[in-house]
Amino acid sequence: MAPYDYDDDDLEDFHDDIPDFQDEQEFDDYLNDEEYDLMSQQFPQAKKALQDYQGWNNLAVKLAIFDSDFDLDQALINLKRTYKKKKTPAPKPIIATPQAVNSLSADTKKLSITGNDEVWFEDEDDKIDKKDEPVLKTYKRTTVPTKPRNMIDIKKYIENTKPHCSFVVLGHVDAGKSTLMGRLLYDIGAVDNQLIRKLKKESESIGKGSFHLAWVMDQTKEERERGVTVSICTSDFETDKVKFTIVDAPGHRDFVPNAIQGISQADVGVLSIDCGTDAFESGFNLDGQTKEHALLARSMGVHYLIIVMNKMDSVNWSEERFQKVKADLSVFFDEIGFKENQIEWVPVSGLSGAGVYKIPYPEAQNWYQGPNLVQRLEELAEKVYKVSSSEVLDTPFLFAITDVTTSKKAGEAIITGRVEAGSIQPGETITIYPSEQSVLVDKITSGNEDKTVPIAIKNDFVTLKLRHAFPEDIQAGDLGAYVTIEIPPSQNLKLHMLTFKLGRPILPGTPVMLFKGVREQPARINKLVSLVDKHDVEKIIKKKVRHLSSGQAAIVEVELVEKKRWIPILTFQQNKHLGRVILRKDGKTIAAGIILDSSI
Ligand SMILES: Nc1nc2c(ncn2[C@@H]2O[C@H](COP(=O)(O)OP(=O)(O)OP(=O)(O)O)[C@@H](O)[C@H]2O)c(=O)[nH]1
Repeated sequence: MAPYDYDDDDLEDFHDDIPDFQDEQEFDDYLNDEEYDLMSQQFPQAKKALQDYQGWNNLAVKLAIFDSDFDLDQALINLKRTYKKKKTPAPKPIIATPQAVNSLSADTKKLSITGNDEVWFEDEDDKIDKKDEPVLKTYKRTTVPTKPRNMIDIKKYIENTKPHCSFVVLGHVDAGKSTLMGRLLYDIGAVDNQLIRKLKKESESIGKGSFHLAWVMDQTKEERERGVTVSICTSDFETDKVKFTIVDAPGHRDFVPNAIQGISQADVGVLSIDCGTDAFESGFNLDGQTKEHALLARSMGVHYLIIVMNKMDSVNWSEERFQKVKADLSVFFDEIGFKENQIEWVPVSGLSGAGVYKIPYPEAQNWYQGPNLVQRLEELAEKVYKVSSSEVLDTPFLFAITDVTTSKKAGEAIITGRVEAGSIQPGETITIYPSEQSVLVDKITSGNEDKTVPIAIKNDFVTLKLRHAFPEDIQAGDLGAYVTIEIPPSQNLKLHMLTFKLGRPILPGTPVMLFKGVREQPARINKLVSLVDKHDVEKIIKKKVRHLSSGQAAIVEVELVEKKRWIPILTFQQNKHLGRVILRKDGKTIAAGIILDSSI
């Protein structure tokens, strides 16, 4: 036998030296530090070289590099012998228009389902043709404030105005979110009977009578959209005590990017849990959206959660079931840092309406005497409003734009969004970033009927009609700011970042999608500066960081790779709501961060 001819037994012996790895993470953990560093250098190069080959996966590539003793050329020879060349050449890069960026996230959603490593290789970063990025037009910014047309005493206005609160409805697929919201809007009288009758007839005709309630939200959404692409849909309703806005991102509510957009505009989260037997377990224990939505809400600064213990009718209003689900969830909420006084629990049936607004609980439910869902919302709204309204006078106006409607009138733009700080009145001038155009606020409207209002204050959802504007240079995700505020362009951010459950470690150079409000931008984690305490940025745990794994807190430097249309960035210190970001990769949320510095 020639010295290098192995028979099958020999090969088996050879492979016995290293364990059988279940996945890439396990293999990464097996490597020592030196090997890990070598792998981090060679693996991306190998993937690039295998772009036109099919059938491989990350673990196979890493094993080949390892087996060839980190001789990359030899590993590639072996891999190219093993895997076939693709018939069609690698796809052309997608141009980085906003549409393309949207389609990137659509791709990544699909990818997480297929788990195809071949496609995974098309990192967000690789799809961007930098030459074709949209060019940002900038204007001369005025720094001289203009006076409101009718001076309003803001303090008095706040005292005499109903609190306003926005909330987002979250939860696993089929947790009953749409039915619940339909029921709420119906019972409160925010949808007319004619629409309900029409929807009932339609749903009965297809044998799904209960669906008419779920369709209420979709109907109002359709009405709101009116054929225009919008990033956020809102439905307003009011009770005797509070004005509410339900925020919802179009598209499927269960897709995380949509949930992120919705959460970014909300003061309170309403998390619907299907308490039906086994339903809770499938949505919670198996990494369902319940966990991810709660974690996102926590990371994005939502201060209060109402846990709607839904579908209680299906378990005959069993207290035991309620307590069991509550106990399981409480452990998790505690783990992710929600305090007990930030969470309220309400048993309901969205379908029958018991516990939602005006329909009382049935006899079987005699163990919960607390407020119903709307009463709980009112209570929290008053708490949130007390804090936010006390800050109105101390901070200059900031406005997160969620939608832009073009107007036929020259120089007119209509922007919708949320007031993030301070207040605004007609007659005042503001700057729109990043185009730096100075525009005059002509009219403010709010609510489903676009009623004219004299002023908008922190946390209000309003539409501003602007004069002297260049609407073609305003986009959702832009920021309106009082004229004295200056927001310089920034592409490099320093984050205090907390990693979520990771499939693979984060290495320097990792391309990601950065979500900020309604915007998503391709970015790259350039530097892992240090490992720090989760609660204390100042407390450095380790200075030299090679990679980050699940559940770690770190200071990192992130570069936004789309250079020509920068997004306005404020630090966490400047605005606690706007200074937050979420990072996703391959359709999975990998980290949340607060912006420490935007001028590095
Ligand atoms: N027994 C019972 N069934 C309910 C209740 N609420 C909703 N359902 C049923 O649960 C299913 C899902 O309800 P949806 O309201 O569509 O759930 P969803 O969370 O909005 O689902 P997506 O729109 O897919 O995200 C439907 O068949 C509803 O009729 C409830 O309170 N009790």
